[in-house]
Amino acid sequence: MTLKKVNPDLEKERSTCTFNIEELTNLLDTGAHCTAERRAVEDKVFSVKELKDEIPDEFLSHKERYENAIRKSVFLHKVLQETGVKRGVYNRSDKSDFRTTYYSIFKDGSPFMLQYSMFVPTILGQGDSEQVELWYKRALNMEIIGTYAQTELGHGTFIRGLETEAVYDEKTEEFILNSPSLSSYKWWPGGLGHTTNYCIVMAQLKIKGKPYGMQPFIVQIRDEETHMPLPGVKVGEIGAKLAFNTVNNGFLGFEHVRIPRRHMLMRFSQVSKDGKFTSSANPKLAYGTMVMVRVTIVNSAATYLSRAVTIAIRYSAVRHQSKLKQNEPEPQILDYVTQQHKLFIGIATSHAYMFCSYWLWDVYVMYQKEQNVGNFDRLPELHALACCLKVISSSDCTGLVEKCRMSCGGHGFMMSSNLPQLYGISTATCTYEGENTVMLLQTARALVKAWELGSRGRPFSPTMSYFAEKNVPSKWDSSLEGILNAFQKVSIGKLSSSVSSLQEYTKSGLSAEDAWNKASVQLIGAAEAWGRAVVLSIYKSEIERYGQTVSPALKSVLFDLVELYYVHLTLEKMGDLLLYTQLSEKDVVSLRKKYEDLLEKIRPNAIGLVDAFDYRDEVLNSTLGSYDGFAYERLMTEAMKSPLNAEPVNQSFHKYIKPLMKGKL
Ligand SMILES: CCCCCCCCCC/C=C\CCCCCCCC(=O)SCCNC(=O)CCNC(=O)[C@H](O)C(C)(C)COP(=O)(O)OP(=O)(O)OC[C@H]1O[C@@H](n2cnc3c(N)ncnc32)[C@H](O)[C@@H]1OP(=O)(O)O
Ligand SMILES: Cc1cc2nc3c(=O)[nH]c(=O)nc-3n(C[C@H](O)[C@H](O)[C@H](O)COP(=O)(O)OP(=O)(O)OC[C@H]3O[C@@H](n4cnc5c(N)ncnc54)[C@H](O)[C@@H]3O)c2cc1C
Repeated sequence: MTLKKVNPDLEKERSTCTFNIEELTNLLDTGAHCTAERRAVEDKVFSVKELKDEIPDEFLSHKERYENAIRKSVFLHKVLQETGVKRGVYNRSDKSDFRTTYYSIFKDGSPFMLQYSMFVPTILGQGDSEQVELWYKRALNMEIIGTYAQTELGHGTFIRGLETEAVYDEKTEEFILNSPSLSSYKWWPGGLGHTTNYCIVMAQLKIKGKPYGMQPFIVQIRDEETHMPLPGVKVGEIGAKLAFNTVNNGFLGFEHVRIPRRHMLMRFSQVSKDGKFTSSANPKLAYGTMVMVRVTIVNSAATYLSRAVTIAIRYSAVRHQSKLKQNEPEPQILDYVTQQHKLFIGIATSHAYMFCSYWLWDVYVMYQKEQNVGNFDRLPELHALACCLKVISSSDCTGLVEKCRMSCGGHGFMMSSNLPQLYGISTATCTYEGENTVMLLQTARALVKAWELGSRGRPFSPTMSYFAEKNVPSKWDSSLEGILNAFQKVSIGKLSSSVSSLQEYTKSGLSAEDAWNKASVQLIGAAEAWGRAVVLSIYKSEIERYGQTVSPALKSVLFDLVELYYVHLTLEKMGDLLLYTQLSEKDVVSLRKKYEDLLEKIRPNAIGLVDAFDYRDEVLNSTLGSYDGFAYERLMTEAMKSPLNAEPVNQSFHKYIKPLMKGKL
């Protein structure tokens, strides 16, 4: 099929863009040098023919898909090694550490994913210098391939309830790993099924019968030559899932497997040869990898959404359907204001979480530096921020990815659109690295504690400082500052009511735990409200900061999106605002008009805005979202790859349908 260069609809859209797309790309990439570096890596990666799929993955069997993913992971590793990309070292954004490039090669994840995302970072974060020297090098060279094995069949959320034991035997200076029950089997770790030969096992340390809490151990599970499971190791794959089907998530059980003492990662806590336990300065340091991954999820969530919204907006610009005006041709579906309502918030939300993720990453890096000199003061606030922003970014972005899919009508249901797969990998972020409700409850725990300490005169941490302000009613103000203040009032109102309920429930005789459980719906509302106030505040202040350095044309578009985000959220959360602020019906009417005006203002820049995410066709992997906009041609080309289309009549016709038709069954 010969294609014209670009669909005229997209050509027209690109001509209405009011800002410099490259300038926005550089800003989103955290610098022009990051864009250049990323593009150079992409040029290299996408020129490798072995990394292209001849048959779409969805037409392969489970086993073939796994084998194909391993083949590509190995080629990709080689290419990235040649380009000098640091694997296992996170950066401020998915794009600048090449995660997006990496994972675009796999629509459903790579079996090496956990090697890079958790195995190596845990060695770096939890190992002492000697252990880092030994294991990091081996992992980086892929001499060993590992994963992070924490979750068990019986427990994922409740880490203190994990059952896998590591019992110290001082006679042999070894730990004995044991899985005492079926529910203690590790369940879920990526790559564990048939890919990894080592893993970090989180297990309950016991010395002379005394428990010392959960600690990280580096455990060999397969022979380095034959890849056979080692004696006492029971390992396999957990089966088909909603997504991540090429990640090779696995199960793992131990029958008294011995490992050397120095295989416990000992940066924070140590066990001496004679079995003396030295505790870390803060027992939660063993949970450090989770904090780091939660921080990075905020950017991943924004990135998944930016891919989905690029596909949906490009498709909406080339798709014509129905009639707006009787005597005119069918309009582009992007001209329907309801379609703009579904999609433009996706661009704004992606920006909001991207800019927040850069800020959060910087907070994390600052904490890391302080932690290295023994200062853990920032950890409680960082933990609350990481939990809460992980939750609202993953749930908002996943909801909007699904909205993008539905906005493409029937074609969004096609696997070749890549929207179902994007939904799959996005919705997983709501569960992994701490299930979202549980993470909100962790956030609420920190908020309630801060509130109670604050009421006794203790200062609030920076993101909670507005708790100190008196919740006095003031006239509604629809400026950005006014809306931010209103959301802070909602946050104070919800937290204050939750705390009152907790106090009332305990006064009425409930235990602290029962009172907490009874008030928990309120508590997660308070946690979410704090997260909203943080995101509104950081998104606005980051754009104000960048606004001073970018061109006036770009600044204006960036602020259109900030306004859209603010007004959209105000209309969405109207109930809370009516309860806790002076918002009136008249204000709502004028905000609705403002929202409609903003959609109209953003419309000419819609394609420019998604082009600025700068996703090559190979990254989007979508029949609907390609840069040239030839969606129908691509749909047909992909349909022809269905194995059923290889022959005009399938043998099942002769075997079953014909006898049925002839009444000869
Ligand atoms: C080219 C390639 C480029 C390479 C670059 C790498 C790129 C790779 C990219 C890949 C991208 C994405 C891939 C990601 C794949 C990840 C797959 C998923 C992996 C997993 O899911 S691993 C398993 C995760 N599991 C969890 O998250 C479990 C959740 N549960 C918990 O965290 C805890 O159990 C808990 C719910 C927090 C409760 O813990 P606990 O009962 O011990 O604590 P309490 O509630 O009693 O609280 C005590 C006290 O401690 C504080 N606290 C709790 N957690 C932490 C923490 N993590 N840090 C600091 N403090 C913490 C809590 O606040 C309490 O404090 P207080 O007493 O109130 O003062
Ligand atoms: C795609 C994917 C990849 C994964 N990869 C890994 C990996 O590589 N390594 C690894 O170790 N793990 C991995 N996991 C496991 C993951 O971390 C856990 O599934 C997750 O932490 C949730 O725990 P759970 O499954 O035990 O859920 P549960 O805790 O059983 O949650 C079930 C329900 O119970 C509720 N609930 C639980 N506790 C509470 C509470 N205290 N208060 C209120 N409600 C509660 C939850 O809100 C939820 O509604 C992965 C999971 C997925 C889906």
